[in-house]
Amino acid sequence: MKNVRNISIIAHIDHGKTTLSDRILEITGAVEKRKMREQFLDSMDIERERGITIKSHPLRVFYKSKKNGKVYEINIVDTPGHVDFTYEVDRSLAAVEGVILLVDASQGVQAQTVANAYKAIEHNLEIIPVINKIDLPNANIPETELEIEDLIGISSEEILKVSAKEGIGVEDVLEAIIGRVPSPKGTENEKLSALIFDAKYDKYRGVITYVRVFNGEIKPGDKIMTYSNKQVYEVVETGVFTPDMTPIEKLKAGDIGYIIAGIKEVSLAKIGDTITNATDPVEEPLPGYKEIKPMVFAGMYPGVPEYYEELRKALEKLKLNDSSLTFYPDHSPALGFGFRCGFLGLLHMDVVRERLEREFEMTVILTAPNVEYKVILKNGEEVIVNDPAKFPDESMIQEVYEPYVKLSIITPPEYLGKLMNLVQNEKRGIMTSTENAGFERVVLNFEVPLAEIIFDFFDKMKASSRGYASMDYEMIGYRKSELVKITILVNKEPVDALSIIAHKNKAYAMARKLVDKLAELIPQHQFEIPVQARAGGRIIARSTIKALRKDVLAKCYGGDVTRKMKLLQKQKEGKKRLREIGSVSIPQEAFLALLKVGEDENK
Ligand SMILES: Nc1nc2c(ncn2[C@@H]2O[C@H](COP(=O)(O)OP(=O)(O)OP(=O)(O)O)[C@@H](O)[C@H]2O)c(=O)[nH]1
Repeated sequence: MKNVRNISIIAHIDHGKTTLSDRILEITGAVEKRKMREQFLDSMDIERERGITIKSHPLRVFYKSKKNGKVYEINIVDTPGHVDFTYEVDRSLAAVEGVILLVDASQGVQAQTVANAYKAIEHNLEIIPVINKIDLPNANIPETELEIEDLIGISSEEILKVSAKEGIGVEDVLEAIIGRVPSPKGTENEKLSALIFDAKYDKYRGVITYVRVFNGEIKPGDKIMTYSNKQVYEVVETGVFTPDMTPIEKLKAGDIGYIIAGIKEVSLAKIGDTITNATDPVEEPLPGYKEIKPMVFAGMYPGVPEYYEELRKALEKLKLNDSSLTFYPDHSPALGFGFRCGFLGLLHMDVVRERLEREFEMTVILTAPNVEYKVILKNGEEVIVNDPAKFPDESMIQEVYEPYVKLSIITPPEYLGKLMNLVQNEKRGIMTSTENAGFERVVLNFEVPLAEIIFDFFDKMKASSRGYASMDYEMIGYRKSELVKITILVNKEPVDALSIIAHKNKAYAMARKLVDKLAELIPQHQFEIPVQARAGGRIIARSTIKALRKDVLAKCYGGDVTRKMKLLQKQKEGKKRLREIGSVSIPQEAFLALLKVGEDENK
């Protein structure tokens, strides 16, 4: 095991992780240059198009050290690049002994560089700092060095400088991995314990579990057990990533590879869980396992009621490969039968929606996303509410709690004022501390309600800092808050799917914007339609949609019949996309009006 090294590459988004991994594959001869793209990145289209890593792509390469002539096995575990998936970064780091901390020379240290570096420190990992993109004309190596020194207290001689794109300095990175990262501990003689750091569903083979073996060994035929839920399986195949999945006889302590064991869906192979031997299990699982909880919720409805079953099947299929997606059947008087879905964040929600469209050809109505509230009722009962429509009546409520996050923003000092204004005055945040981070950089730490940052915060932060600031956040728990439910009435009828929860101080402004936006989005009818917002039993805002004067058919007066028929047919089709609420047709986009209110503010 002396000749094995397990590492992960951590970086802020776009600092070059994938490019560096590609280059390492090339140098070690694992993949021919020509074939690289399609071979290595066999990931979802969405990942590639958006340039974000969601699932990990582990690699195993062999490299012959120029220093001692020995051949080393290096396993590289990739990490997701978006805050929605930070838990998975944690699990990847738990699988390795060292990290490459990659920093873009033209961007310097960014929020996720800091967050990831701290995570690596927490996991007690050897950190190899690497400055990337030194070929860029605007690369600023000395400043970036200072920032890194400041961040992890490492001297500049230990910082490598590379261009992953041009292949400059990449061998030095491999030598540094061999020289500085410790080889894995653990032994084959102890009981099996392996950490699940990712899992993928394959149509033909079931769940493929990505593991790091800490102790013992595992081979086809073994009976294994997943620790958290005590499920037992028989191993069918064990293998490694070369980067293609390649079967090998067994995985042993220190190895990173995959296991296929007839597991039916990924929610059974939980990320962070321990795999052990079913007949001779370990007493204690590997540390740090957490159930992943969704943070953002929204209603999802089939555009047409007949598609309910199809939508259920599609969601079930997606769940096979996405354990962090949750859903349960729900009914809305306004939108009919559908589902209440839970997501890790807005990006995750978007990915799910897009996959439903692409892979299942389903267009769905999604209601505005919201967080999960804790409500203490006057009778002492505690209820968890993730659907504003089901928020208890104000007269029954004693106290309401909402989730808070610790938000860190890194910015050049000139944008400090604007950013503080944004978080404190617009987003109900409280600043807890500021720190200098190397050269011309300030870290601002806040405590902010999660609900305030899920919609449009990222764009606003970018707009307030000309794109220079970057952010990271993590949940810190629930805080008491003054929240009210706003109910929207269209033509005097409450439309449950348009309800929102707002902070007391923002309720009026929010209600105003919402009714105005809805009045714009709902088409005129033959009669006047009031759009009202109600909170605490009172109407707090109103907008009116004027009556339509002309009859559609009037235009065709005297015209031929087929033209009239065509027009009626068209109207009928158009209506499919509208929801009838009482006597009013509401277009699908109105259900996302709240998001639109946010977008408009950005303009
Ligand atoms: N000029 C230059 N560009 C680079 C270099 N390394 C990466 N890039 C470019 O930077 C961009 C982002 O690189 P990726 O490798 O996709 O970044 P990543 O860190 O994997 O991104 P995420 O997976 O989204 O976190 C791409 O357009 C690369 O071509 C480099 O050394 N020099």
